[in-house]
Amino acid sequence: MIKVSVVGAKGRMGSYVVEAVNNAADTQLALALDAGDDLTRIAPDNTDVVVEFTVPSVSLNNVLTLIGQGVDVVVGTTGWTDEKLAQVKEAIAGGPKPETQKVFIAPNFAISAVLADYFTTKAARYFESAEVIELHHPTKVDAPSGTAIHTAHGIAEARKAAGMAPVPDATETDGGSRGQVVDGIHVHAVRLRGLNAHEEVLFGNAGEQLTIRADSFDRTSFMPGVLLAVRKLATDAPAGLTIGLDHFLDL
Ligand SMILES: NC(=O)C1=CN([C@@H]2O[C@H](COP(=O)(O)OP(=O)(O)OC[C@H]3O[C@@H](n4cnc5c(N)ncnc54)[C@H](O)[C@@H]3O)[C@@H](O)[C@H]2O)C=CC1
Ligand SMILES: O=C(O)C1=N[C@H](C(=O)O)C[C@H](O)C1
Repeated sequence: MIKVSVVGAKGRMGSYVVEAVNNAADTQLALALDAGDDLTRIAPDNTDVVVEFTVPSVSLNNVLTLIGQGVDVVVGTTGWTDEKLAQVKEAIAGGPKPETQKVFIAPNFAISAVLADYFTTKAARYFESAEVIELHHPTKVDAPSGTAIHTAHGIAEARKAAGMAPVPDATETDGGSRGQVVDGIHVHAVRLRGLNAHEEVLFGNAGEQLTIRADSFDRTSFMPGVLLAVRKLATDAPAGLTIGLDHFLDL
């Protein structure tokens, strides 16, 4: 049995994780903690893997604390920047188990979103124009979504590797309607009651368009990915920091 503790256990995602861990045959719930709880209660003697779904403003501190506790961590919270990731790597190197510590961060655990991202990186070099639209429930605190930022970076990287020019755009006046520019790619965020988590990547050439869309209609869509990550960390995932569920899929 893999002993799993959940941080952010009372949240929308955390409560689904608690249920998924309770229902899986090979996992058992250790501690379910939320805001105000002492994370140092989580330790190797009671926990094999921690799952962290909280809010971007606290996630880094939680992860640093858990590394200090010597437990492996699966993180679904968004808001990660290069600077924050560098702090995680530093903490692993200076932590209690620098050779074996595992931290896994995924912007999205839904297979539809991971595959959409994968197909997007394959398509990116064939199209002159690319824009990302993410659409979410109105209770989401961050915009654009972590997934959309990850997608935009993937598109930019593929375009750079192919030696492509910047996306064409003659806009001279912009009151914010062109979205946030992430690595040269425009990202638009919609917040609408009734939505859960959705993303569309629009690619364009003269006379043609490709749209890649992923829809998570329900939070159950994230649970197989979360459990896969937990199982990988408990077995053969590499030590150190790994980012993206694609690393655990045979793509
Ligand atoms: N990677 C993925 O596949 C997915 C990622 N997310 C991300 O997960 C995060 C959480 O999303 P939701 O569950 O919808 O948010 P939520 O607001 O429903 O839940 C957050 C929970 O964290 C708790 N919390 C706040 N501060 C804390 C602290 N210092 N220590 C422990 N717990 C604390 C809150 O009390 C709350 O229960 C967001 O960043 C969201 O973007 C959401 C869905 C899927
Ligand atoms: O807050 C959410 O709901 C989601 N957050 C993640 C993100 O910001 O990309 C993943 C998914 O889109 C749902």
